[in-house]
Amino acid sequence: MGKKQEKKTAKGRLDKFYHLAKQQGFRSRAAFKLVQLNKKYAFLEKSRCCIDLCAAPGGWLQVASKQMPPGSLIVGVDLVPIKPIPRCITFAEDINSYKCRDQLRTELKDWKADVVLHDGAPNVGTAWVQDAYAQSELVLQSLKLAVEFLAPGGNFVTKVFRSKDYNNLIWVFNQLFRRVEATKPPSSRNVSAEIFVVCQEFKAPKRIDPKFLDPRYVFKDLDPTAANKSTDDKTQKPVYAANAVANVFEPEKKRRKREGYAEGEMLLYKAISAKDFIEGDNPVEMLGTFNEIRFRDQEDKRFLEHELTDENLKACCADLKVLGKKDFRNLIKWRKTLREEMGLELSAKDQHPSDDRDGEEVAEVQEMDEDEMIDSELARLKEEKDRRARKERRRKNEATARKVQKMQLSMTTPMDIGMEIEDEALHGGDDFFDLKHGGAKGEVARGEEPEYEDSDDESKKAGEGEEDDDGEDEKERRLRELEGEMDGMYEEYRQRKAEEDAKFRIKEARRKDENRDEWYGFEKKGDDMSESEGSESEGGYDIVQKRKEAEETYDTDDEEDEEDERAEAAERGLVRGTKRKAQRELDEDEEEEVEQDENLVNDLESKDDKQARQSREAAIWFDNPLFKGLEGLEANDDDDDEDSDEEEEDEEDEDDDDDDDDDEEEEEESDVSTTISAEASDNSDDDGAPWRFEDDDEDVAKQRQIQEKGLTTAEAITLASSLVNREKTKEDLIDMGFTKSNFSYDKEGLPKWFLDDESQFYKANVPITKEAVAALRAKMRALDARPIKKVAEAKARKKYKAAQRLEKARKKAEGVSENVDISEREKAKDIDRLLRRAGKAPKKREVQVVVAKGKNRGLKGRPKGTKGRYRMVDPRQKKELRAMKRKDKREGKKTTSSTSKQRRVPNGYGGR
Ligand SMILES: C[S@@+](CC[C@H](N)C(=O)[O-])C[C@H]1O[C@@H](n2cnc3c(N)ncnc32)[C@H](O)[C@@H]1O
Repeated sequence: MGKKQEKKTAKGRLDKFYHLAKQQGFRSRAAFKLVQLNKKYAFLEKSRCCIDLCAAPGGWLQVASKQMPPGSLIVGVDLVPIKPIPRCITFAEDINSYKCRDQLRTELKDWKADVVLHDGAPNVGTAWVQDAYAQSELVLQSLKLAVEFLAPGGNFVTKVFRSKDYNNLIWVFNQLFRRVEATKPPSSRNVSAEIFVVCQEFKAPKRIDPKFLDPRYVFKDLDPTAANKSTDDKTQKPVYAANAVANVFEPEKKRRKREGYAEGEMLLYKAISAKDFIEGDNPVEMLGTFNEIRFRDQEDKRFLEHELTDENLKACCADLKVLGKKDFRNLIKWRKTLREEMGLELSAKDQHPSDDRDGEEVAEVQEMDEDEMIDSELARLKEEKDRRARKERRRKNEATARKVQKMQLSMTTPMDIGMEIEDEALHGGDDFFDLKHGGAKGEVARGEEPEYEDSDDESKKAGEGEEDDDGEDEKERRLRELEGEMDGMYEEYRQRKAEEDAKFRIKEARRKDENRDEWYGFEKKGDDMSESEGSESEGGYDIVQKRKEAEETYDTDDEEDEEDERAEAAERGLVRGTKRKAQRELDEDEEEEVEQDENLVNDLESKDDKQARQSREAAIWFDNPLFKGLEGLEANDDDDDEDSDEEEEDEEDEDDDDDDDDDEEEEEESDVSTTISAEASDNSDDDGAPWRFEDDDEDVAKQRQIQEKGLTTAEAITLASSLVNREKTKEDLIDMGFTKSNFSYDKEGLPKWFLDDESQFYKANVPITKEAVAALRAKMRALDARPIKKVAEAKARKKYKAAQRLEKARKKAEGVSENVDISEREKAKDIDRLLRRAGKAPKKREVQVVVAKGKNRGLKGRPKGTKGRYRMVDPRQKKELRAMKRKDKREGKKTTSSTSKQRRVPNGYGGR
């Protein structure tokens, strides 16, 4: 059973030898078979010339090349080309061909082979469908080549399959070799029918009877013409494959006949005439053995006219190998009916076809062919994937349940669980905190009792759906409490994170850095309109909105009121940057009041309010200068014409910077004069809207920066390259800039944790290409690769000193050459010595290091036992010193303080 399982799956085939082969770099697991055979018979070490027949992919060649003595001749041949292997000669040829023989002769020249290896398997269909006869023929062919090329006393190693031919082959081997042994190395799978025969000590007879090597004689017991069926000698009855019955009763299983192929079965495809099938005995065996029931002869064709012979039945007859149990049953029924009509007697087997099974040994499940293996492997993988997905789903569900439970017990903050509760408002539904529904929907959805359920119930009782004022207050209070709690928990969470996580601290610091984070949008320096108080991350859009609201007059009273309010706010106008900060502090109290008043209840705006707000928003959207040129929109508004003129002017300005003076006038007229700079955001920028609408000055400054430093982010590079490559136009980029993230929604009253979360994800997704990232990386690497200043200085110093030495040597050499007292030879010698010395850097004088402890502590003068230069060092380690410095710094002490001065040692260790 275990074996069956192993055979069935492809995994079972990937045994330890497969993995070992991979590990050791062998091209096939077959390599281990030769290793083990050689271990037992040791034929490779004493061989100088080897022929490997059917050698691809080359596992045996690799082993031979390793085990045979250096300088050996190793020749491999196969139908398929073999990738080169060191010390081996290979070529592609059929071993049955004369060409192969000739090529072998050419390669071997006058050498004789000490060993001939043969591990061939005929390539019939897939590798698992073995044609035993062809295999035996291949073995005989390899033997033929072996006897031609083997030296006397040589060895022949071949693979044979257990079949009827096996004994005949062994007999032939015994005629030609002194010792013949069949063995199965451990690496050969038990389920495989292969056996290896090691034939030793070739007799090298002067004359070999050609019949020994002729398959017709060697395998003469077989009748190759018996294609469809063989006949039992005694009974003269046809003999069918042993597993034919099982094929019919369990067609889904692949079967194998243990003793090899049925005698005479040479063809894989066998057909039987309809007449033979109907009139013959053993219908079950016939169905299991043949591939097709044919209707070719006149006699067969008359069965086609029978009413039972419908299209389905004909299709079944056309291919018996694909039929299922039911089809076989139909065919047997069909046959039975025809036989009855023909008046043929029913045989016992016809009556009880399944009885056959009892006597028959159901053969073992056959090894799967490659397709089946792939199918089963795919099925297994799919099943595994499904199982994993199920497991993952279950795990997630459990985790969510746990988190929700924790949340209920106030054990966690909403940030911890990533706020998984869906806000229906995002989908056009009512808000999550919509009070009209009497509680947080998340809670309702979870089937929990809302916190203020009691008051709800009371109100229901009191007024049948009417909202009770007290109840309402109570609800608000509870809601505020809840929010307060949430905010508190969020603060705690942030503190905890800040303590634990250095990265978080850095992020926070960056967030607080207003210069980086602020998004000013359309804002212009010195603009009258300012941000509304307290809304820290309010963008340009808000400002434009406010400006518009202030400008436009709406008919409704509400609008007028609102306008007044806004005008007031405008009067309190703030300026950006530091001013805003100061103002924020001033307005803190006011803010608090506003917060108190405008809680989440402001959601309950009337329908009219809502419509008015929406139309205002639409008006503002279309008020954008970009839309000014569009037909249909212009007609509505006279001012638009002006604006569009301005816009045109602006565009012209962009093209031509000369007309600055004219522009100034225009700028004064226009409230907001902006150029839209398609500048990519800094990745690390938490709040940063990637598309900024900047002042001209800033834009120019940015452009200068880009010119000086190049594009510094992957987004910028991507956008720039898409512009340069004309994949996108400037207008496309501007269009891309209008994303939902440009809209600053109403943030008032929204909790901090929500805003923090939004700041991370509410931003445009600017495309980045791989190339851009690669370019940026390359740039950084180039920067990285540049030597630091100190190294460059040291190198320059070295060069300078070398030049100085050379100069000195040159001067000395001149002196030597002018000296008339010494011979030319001596001069040459001296100059040579001088130049050699100049080329080398002078040896550094060694400095002895003396640790200032024990008797050397506080010692003045030379310590005992030291000669030459010495350096007294502090006993403390460098690390320790640095740690102390760090500590001092943390505590605010200066390293130059008296204490640290004592400890400090110049250049790390005090030198003398
Ligand atoms: C099991 S593989 C040999 C594996 C090889 N010993 C190794 O270690 O890598 C069998 C090889 O026999 C080759 N073969 C089959 N019939 C052949 C023929 N008539 N002539 C040459 N090679 C043949 C196939 O191409 C196949 O590569």
